[in-house]
Amino acid sequence: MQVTSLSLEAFKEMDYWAVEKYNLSIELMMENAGLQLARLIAKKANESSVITIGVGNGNNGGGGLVAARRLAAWGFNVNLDLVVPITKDLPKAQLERALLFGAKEGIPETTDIWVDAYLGFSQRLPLSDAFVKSIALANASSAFRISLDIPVGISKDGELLGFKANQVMTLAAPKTILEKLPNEVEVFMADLGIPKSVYEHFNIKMPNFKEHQLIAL
Ligand SMILES: NC(=O)C1=CN([C@@H]2O[C@H](COP(=O)(O)OP(=O)(O)OC[C@H]3O[C@@H](n4cnc5c(N)ncnc54)[C@H](O)[C@@H]3O)[C@@H](O)[C@H]2O)[C@@H](O)CC1
Ligand SMILES: [K+]
Repeated sequence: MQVTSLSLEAFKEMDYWAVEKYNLSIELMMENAGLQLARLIAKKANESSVITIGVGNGNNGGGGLVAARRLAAWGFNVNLDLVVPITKDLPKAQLERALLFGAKEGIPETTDIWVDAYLGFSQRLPLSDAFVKSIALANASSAFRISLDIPVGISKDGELLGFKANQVMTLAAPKTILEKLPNEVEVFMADLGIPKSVYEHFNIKMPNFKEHQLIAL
């Protein structure tokens, strides 16, 4: 029988399989993730919106940095909260590109849309102090809050112990942990470009990405 959502472990396995079997680079999928995230953010924004994207040193941060670059390219005011030094090759390259495109380093005085690309599925709890401090600022602000993939600081039971997301844009497939989120949190799913055969192999129904690449759950 087909399953309707995946555990984070099963999703990592599916992702790994797609990368290996179809020679899909992480960078390619990160571009897809970042573009859909930028589209979701742009829907909430207007010309004068101040956008802050929180970034950690991993591929979740890398996706956020792609979104930052795309939004900056469209003319939005984009700021980067770099909580930790960005040292890994791919996120570092994405950071350099985002800065070249006009994204600015630092948390501005006021933010209208705050994006959590701090940490994704490799996060471990408890969070380090630097993350806790940034997340507290985000939660205390009046900004609309959007998480990439899974909210940073989510408990195994779907409790938002960290970033209090209003929206979550998860990647490629529904995740079981997100079913436990409070009802008021809107969840979207974005196409990473993983083929149908991978979904079939993992016994999960492929979302209707043929029609839309960004789907509200
Ligand atoms: N195919 C893929 O794997 C893709 C993954 N993407 C994104 O990549 C994410 C996973 O990326 P990564 O595995 O690089 O990891 P994350 O970006 O989730 O985390 C980065 C690193 O942070 C560190 N960390 C974990 N817990 C911490 C804590 N409590 N305090 C401080 N540092 C901590 C770990 O060293 C971890 O490797 C996904 O959630 C998704 O958003 C997308 O960018 C596109 C493609
Ligand atoms: K996140």
